[in-house]
Amino acid sequence: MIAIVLFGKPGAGKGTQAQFLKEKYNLTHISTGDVFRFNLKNDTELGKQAKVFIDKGELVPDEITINMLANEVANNMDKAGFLFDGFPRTIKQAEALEELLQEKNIKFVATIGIDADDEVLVSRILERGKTSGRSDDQDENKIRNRYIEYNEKTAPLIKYYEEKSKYTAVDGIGAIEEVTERLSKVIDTLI
Ligand SMILES: Nc1ncnc2c1ncn2[C@@H]1O[C@H](COP(=O)(O)OP(=O)(O)O)[C@@H](O)[C@H]1O
Repeated sequence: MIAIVLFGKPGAGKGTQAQFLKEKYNLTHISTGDVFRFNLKNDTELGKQAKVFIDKGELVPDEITINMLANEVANNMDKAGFLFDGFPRTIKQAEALEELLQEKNIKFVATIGIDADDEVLVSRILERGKTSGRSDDQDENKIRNRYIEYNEKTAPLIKYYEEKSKYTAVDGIGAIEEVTERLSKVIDTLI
C-alpha cells in the first residue's frame, strides 16, 4: 500500500483534486476536515470536542486529530493506499503519521503541495461559503484565522518534508483538470 499527502492552504483545492486522484489511483481519500464535519453533524463526542476549535478557525488539538486519523486508516485497509487531505497540519501530526505508516507497512510516497496565493484563496472560500453550508467559510475573520494557523503551524511542514526529499509542489492556479494533470504527472514519476 502507498500513502500520498495532498498539501496546501485552506481553499487550495485539495478536496476537489482528491475526488479525481482517488479514482485514478484506487486510493481511500481521508479528509480530516470532512471527518470532523461528519462528526459535528451527527453530534458525536468527537464532534463536540472539535467544534470549539473549528468554530474559531483554530486547529483541533493534535491528540484528538491523530487518534481520529489512526482509526480512519485502520478501518480502510482495502484499497491500494491512502490520499490524505488536511493531514498532517503540524510537525507532531507528521511524526505520528510516519510512525503509523511504518507500523502498517504502508509506503509513504510524497507530500504534494498545491500552491496558490492567499488573496485568491480567501475570495474562493467566501464564494464557497455561499453554498457549502460551512459556517467557517462564511466569516472573513474565521477564514483569516485559518491562514494565521496555517502560517504558524502548518507551513513549517514544507521544510520538514523538503529535508526528507518528500516534498513537491504544483501550481494550483488554472482549470481544475489542468491542476489534476499536474498532480498526476508528479504522482506517476513517484509510484
Ligand atoms: N489535521 C488537522 N489538525 C487539526 N485540525 C484540523 C485538521 N484537519 C482539519 N482540522 C479542523 O477542521 C477545519 C476544517 O478543515 P478543512 O476542511 O481541511 O478546511 P480548509 O478548507 O480550511 O482546508 C480546520 O479549520 C480545523 O479546525
